[in-house]
Amino acid sequence: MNIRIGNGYDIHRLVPDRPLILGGVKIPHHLGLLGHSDADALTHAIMDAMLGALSLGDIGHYFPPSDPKWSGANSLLLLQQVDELIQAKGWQVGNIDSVIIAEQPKMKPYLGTMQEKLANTLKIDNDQVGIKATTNEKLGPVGRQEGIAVYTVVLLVKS
Ligand SMILES: Nc1ccn([C@@H]2O[C@H](COP(=O)(O)O)[C@@H](O)[C@H]2O)c(=O)n1
Ligand SMILES: C[C@@]1(CO)OP(=O)(O)OP(=O)(O)OC[C@H]1O
Repeated sequence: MNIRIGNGYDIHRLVPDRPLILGGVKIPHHLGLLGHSDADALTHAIMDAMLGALSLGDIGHYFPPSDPKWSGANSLLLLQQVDELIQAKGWQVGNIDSVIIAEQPKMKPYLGTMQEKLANTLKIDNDQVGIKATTNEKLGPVGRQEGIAVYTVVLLVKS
C-alpha cells in the first residue's frame, strides 16, 4: 500500500497569562493555551495524525507530559522529529487538512502564516497544508471560550 491516512484531535484550555500559539504562530489574545509544552493544539493534532497513519502511537508516547524536558517545548521542533521518524520509515506527508474550533479570536488573519510555518517545518509546499477555522456556535466548553480544539486528517505517501 502506498498511502496511509491518520486523524488527530487535541484540545487545550484557555487561561490568562499564557501565549496563544497555533501552528507556531503567536496570536494576540487576552487568553492563551494551557499545557506542559507551548500547548500548540494544531501542531499536536497534526503530529498525532501522522503517527496514527502508521500505527505508531501518539505524541504522549514520544514526548511524555511528565518529562520536564518538554516543558515549554516549541511544538514545531517536535513536529520536525515526528517527520524525521516517518521519513526514516519511508513515508512523507501528502497533505494535511485541519480545522481549528475556536469561538474567539478570529483565526483567518493568521491561517496563511500557520500554513507557511507548518509547510516549512515539514519541507512541503504550502498547498499541501490546509487549515480552516470555525466557531462552535457558542455551544459547550469551546463555545464558552474555555478552550480551543483541533481536528486533523493527514495523508501519508510512500517516499
Ligand atoms: N475562530 C474563528 C472562527 C471562524 N472563523 C472564520 O469565520 C467563518 C465563519 O465561522 P462560523 O463558525 O460562524 O461558521 C469561518 O468559516 C472562518 O472563515 C475564523 O476566522 N476564526
Ligand atoms: C507535546 C506534549 C508534551 O508534554 O504537550 P502538552 O502541552 O502536554 O499537550 P497535550 O496535547 O496535552 O499532550 C502532548 C504532550 O506530549
